[in-house]
Amino acid sequence: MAASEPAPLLRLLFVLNPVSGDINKADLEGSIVSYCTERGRTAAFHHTTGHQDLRHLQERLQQHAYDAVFAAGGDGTVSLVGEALLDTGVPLGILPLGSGNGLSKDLGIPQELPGALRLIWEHELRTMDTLQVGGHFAAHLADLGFNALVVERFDKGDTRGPGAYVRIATQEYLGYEPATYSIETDRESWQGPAFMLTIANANTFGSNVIINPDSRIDDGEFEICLIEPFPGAAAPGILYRLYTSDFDASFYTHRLRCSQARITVPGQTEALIQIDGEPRHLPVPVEVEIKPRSLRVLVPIAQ
Ligand SMILES: Nc1ncnc2c1ncn2[C@@H]1O[C@H](COP(=O)(O)OP(=O)(O)OP(=O)(O)O)[C@@H](O)[C@H]1O
Repeated sequence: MAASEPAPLLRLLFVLNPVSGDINKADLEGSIVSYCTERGRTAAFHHTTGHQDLRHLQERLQQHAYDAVFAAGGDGTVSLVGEALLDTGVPLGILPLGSGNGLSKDLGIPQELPGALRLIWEHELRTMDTLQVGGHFAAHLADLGFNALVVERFDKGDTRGPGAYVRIATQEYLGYEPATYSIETDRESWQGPAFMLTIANANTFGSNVIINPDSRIDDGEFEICLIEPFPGAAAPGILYRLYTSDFDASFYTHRLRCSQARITVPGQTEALIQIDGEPRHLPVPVEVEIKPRSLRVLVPIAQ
């Protein structure tokens, strides 16, 4: 155990999303209970329903004390638990069981269940920044533009998993019309059309696209990562750079680093934004601000 954590985490709550990632979780509770019992921990379970999940989880956390709460699902479930634990000091653990699992990858959490469960008794505690985007909590990434549109179509569809995402993205790409954005940050202004605009607390999408390389999740700042409209012939080069940690090298990409921003979409009163994988229609301008070091997370011990 890390020196920063004097008491072992004994009372654990696991927030389980039964539908995330199209993964069968029939044996999951049994495995978790055996793991915890063997190591002197108690495991309680809370199942999400897709309705009023934040309120129900907050009520449970008011009624019972836990030493850590694990999100067993994808980025939406991680975000739900993160929001419920915001500023409480109770750490968030992650069992990556979604289709993308972006935040868990950024935090170096093992992607397979036994490795992730080891964090119950072998971990370091890290305190990360979170974001408020249009008044909504965000732990990982939010965006406007192309990806937000694909995420919304994906959300409305009845197939989950990475294959469905790629199929929808391919369909939408051909007819996509980029919008124009106007951004005021605490440091600079930017205006112009963008294919997509990612508000990044972290580095990497669940798809392994590295939208925001070389930035830290606890630096008190976030980045707005812009991909400007590009000709079809430039797409393979941009895609290559997005997978090789080389975002800034393209002629069509640009990043703004800041701690506060206001995003306007001229001519529009609302904008489609995906926040931690969940599509939302929010009024514009959209105010974004960093909440420095507001969430504790369990991560593997640094080698
Ligand atoms: N019991 C349930 N039935 C239907 N939907 C649910 C249920 N529980 C949660 N949800 C919905 O699941 C979504 C969150 O899914 P989550 O992000 O955890 O998994 P995912 O989408 O498969 O993975 P990822 O975000 O990593 O791609 C939310 O929209 C939430 O409302």
